[in-house]
Order: sequence, then C-alpha cells, then structure tokens
Amino acid sequence: MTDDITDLSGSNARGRSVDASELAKFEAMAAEWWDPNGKFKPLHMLNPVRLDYITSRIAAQFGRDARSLRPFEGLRILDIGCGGGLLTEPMARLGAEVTGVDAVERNIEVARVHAAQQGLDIDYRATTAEAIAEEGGQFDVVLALEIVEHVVDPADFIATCAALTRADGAMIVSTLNRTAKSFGAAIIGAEWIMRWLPRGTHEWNRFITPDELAAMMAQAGKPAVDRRGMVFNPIRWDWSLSDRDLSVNYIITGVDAG
Ligand SMILES: C[S@@+](CC[C@H](N)C(=O)[O-])C[C@H]1O[C@@H](n2cnc3c(N)ncnc32)[C@H](O)[C@@H]1O
Ligand SMILES: [Mg+2]
Repeated sequence: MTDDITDLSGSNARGRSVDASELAKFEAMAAEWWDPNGKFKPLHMLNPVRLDYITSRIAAQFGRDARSLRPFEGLRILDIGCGGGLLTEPMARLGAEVTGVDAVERNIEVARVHAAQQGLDIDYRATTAEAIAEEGGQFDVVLALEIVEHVVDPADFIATCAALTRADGAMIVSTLNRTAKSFGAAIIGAEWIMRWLPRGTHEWNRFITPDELAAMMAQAGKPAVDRRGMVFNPIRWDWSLSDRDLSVNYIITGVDAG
C-alpha cells in the first residue's frame, strides 16, 4: 500500500502523493538518467520540443525575451519529480533560480552530480511537492513533467502544484493521454517493441485525458490557458508540437483565473 515502503531501500521520501511501487521503478533506473540511449531515451528525445514549449510559455507569462542570454534571471522555478534533471538543468542555464524535487533519493544524487559536472547551481531535494507546500514554498513557475501519471491521487497532486505557484505565476504539466493510440504508442510501441522503457513502466489506466487534467487545474485555481500535443513522427524520427493532436503526449499551461 502507499504507506508501506519498508520493502524498498528506505531512501525514498514519504508523502501522500507517493506510490511506493511507482518509485521502485524509477529507483531501479536511476543510473541511466543521462544516457541518451538508456531507459530514459524517450524523455531525451522529447526534451527539445518540451523545452521549446516551456521556454516560450514562461517568456510570455513574464514578458521575457527568450532569445536573450539569461531570460529567466530572477524567476524562481520548481521542478517536481525532476528525476535526473533533464529539464531542470536547462532552466538553470536560462538564468532561473531552480529547485528540483524528487521522491527518489537516488535520482537526486544523480541529478546533483550531473549539475556539479555542468557547473550549475541547482537546489536539489529528495522530498515531495506536499512537503515543500507545507513549508510554504512559493514559485513563479511550477513544472510537473511526466509525473502526474505516477502519483497516488492526481487531482490532489495538481492542487498541491497549484498551491506552490504564485498568483501571477504559471504551472506547466505534461503527461500521457488515455486513448487507444496512447496504448499503442506508449505501451506496445515504447515498452514492448522499441524496448525504450522496461515493461510495466506505464500503466495505461493511470493516464489522464487533457479534459480531465484541465478540470483538475481549473478546480485548483489555475485553469488551462494553453494545451499542445507533442507528436512523434516516425518518418522524420523527431518530435514536434501540435495544436490538434493531443492523442498521446501533451502539455498544458495553467495560470490564475483572475
Ligand atoms: C517519468 S519521470 C519524469 C522525470 C522528469 N520530470 C522529466 O520529465 O525528465 C517521473 C519522476 O517522478 C518521480 N516521482 C514519482 N512519484 C513522485 C512523487 N509522489 N513525488 C515526487 N516525485 C515523484 C519519479 O521518481 C521520477 O523521477
Ligand atoms: Mg511517465
């Protein structure tokens, strides 16, 4: 059950969003975070397109010029479920003051070592969103990328992310849609055929539709202002953003209703 983590290494954070069996999957893969051909290959492939999206949304929200040298100087960004820091590091490079949080201690160790090698100053913590919220943490931007399908109660988790986001801030959430196509692409394609991910990494019934996620964000006071699909093109072998096709991977930005 969610409270019983005694069968793990004991290095994982507790919190009501934590599903111990989900954490065990990431704990087992921790060493591979920065291997572009390892088990996180899909995230490495996805990284440029989601970085483009996130950078332009943050620049728009805060009136920054995304092409300047350090456009996010002065912004506080929280990356929840940061893993090895694939998206955390570019945020720091763009000048933001970045906190990366992951419930798996081993991920945080890997992230810290890699950031140090890159000469990046990132505040990495092995904890949960709810623990940061209890401390009263407030951020200009909260990122929750590819994590909501792994937490115990997605609506509760989204509410915590929203509480961590300042009134004039933005939260950006990416995940997998629950469609026949996502079963084919994310489970059969990525796990069974391509073997990019170990079998069982994703559970299709935990995937969330864009409407469900948007409803959770609206309920949490950060209604969706923008949603895009992230689409893999097997002929060009690359990813692009789409206004129309949110059938597999997608990303949503929420800002204050007022
Ligand atoms: C698919 S990975 C995504 C990593 C990173 N956000 C990225 O997109 O590159 C999901 C991450 O969420 C972490 N995680 C899962 N449940 C969590 C929870 N309840 N609180 C904090 N982190 C969690 C896992 O340890 C894992 O590193
Ligand atoms: Mg995932």
